Amino acid sequence: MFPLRLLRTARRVLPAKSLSTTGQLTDLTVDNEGIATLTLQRAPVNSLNVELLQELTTVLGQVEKDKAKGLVLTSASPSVFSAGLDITEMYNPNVERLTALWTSLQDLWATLYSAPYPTAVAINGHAPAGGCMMALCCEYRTMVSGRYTIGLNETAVGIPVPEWLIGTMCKVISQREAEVALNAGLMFTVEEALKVGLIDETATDKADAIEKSKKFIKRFDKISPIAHSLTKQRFRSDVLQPFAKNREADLNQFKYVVLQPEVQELLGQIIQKLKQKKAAK
Ligand SMILES: CCCCCCCC/C=C\C=C\CC(=O)SCCNC(=O)CCNC(=O)[C@H](O)C(C)(C)COP(=O)(O)OP(=O)(O)OC[C@H]1O[C@@H](n2cnc3c(N)ncnc32)[C@H](O)[C@@H]1OP(=O)(O)O
Repeated sequence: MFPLRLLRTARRVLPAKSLSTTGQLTDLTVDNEGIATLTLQRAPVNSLNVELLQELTTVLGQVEKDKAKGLVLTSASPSVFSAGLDITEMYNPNVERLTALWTSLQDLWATLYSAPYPTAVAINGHAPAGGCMMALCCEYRTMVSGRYTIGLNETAVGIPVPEWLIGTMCKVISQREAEVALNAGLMFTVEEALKVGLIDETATDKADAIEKSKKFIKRFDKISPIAHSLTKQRFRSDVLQPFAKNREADLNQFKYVVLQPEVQELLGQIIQKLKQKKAAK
């Protein structure tokens, strides 16, 4: 039996106003064709803290409930899509909050990766770690050209990449390219990302990236929602199913790793470096 949420029978085209909401950390608008645009707006760099992760998952649930035609994910920052997990949440953490951080990240990944509607991302700036993770969950990636980078640099911040995220990356780029990049925490320039297939196309600016993302969503106008969502599910189930079985172990490993003194030291150094960089600007 397929989970009920995959049996997506119809798309509704509602007037823009009926679906739009503005949370504190995100903004959701729906255009006249029923395409939802979800904008991250946690200044300055959309780092993912517990509240932003939870709000994103809630809004994705609303997009599904309201049967939007599809989703475009983007950011309100002029140069950063998302800086990934909020590093300050992992440094000298309160263990309850650390648990909530990881559980909320797991929820967001599972919800976005298994979204029954078409998803695209307009990456309008840097997308390290958790930023890259959100982009990888989408079915189509457009990135604004410029001196931005994208990639899973977790090992560079002391965090081993979990199997579900390796699986997500290997669905997009070759296993060889993924292994080389993830083992060393390498980031890709926009040109490199295009070359390895990490992004599907480049855009001149955010408006162009959103337009290209919407063009992708419109490809599904004549495709049955059930045919789309079940086919997507079949492509992704080999990553989703083991994840669902191993959530608890994944959480325990994350907490164990983050609380290691050497990882705490590394996170402290990264926070210091970011502060020094800011001061030198
Ligand atoms: C098997 C067990 C499980 C293991 C777990 C596996 C995990 C897998 C899944 C996801 C994992 C995610 C892990 C992460 O996401 S870790 C986060 C990694 N992120 C980074 O390394 C990015 C760090 N930031 C940057 O490189 C830059 O800030 C950049 C995004 C390129 C933007 O540069 P710029 O525009 O020049 O802005 P500033 O650097 O000046 O930063 C502005 C302020 O924002 C603060 N900042 C930046 N990044 C973060 C962050 N990630 N968290 C919190 N805060 C951040 C920075 O300190 C500045 O703050 P302030 O204005 O107060 O000085």
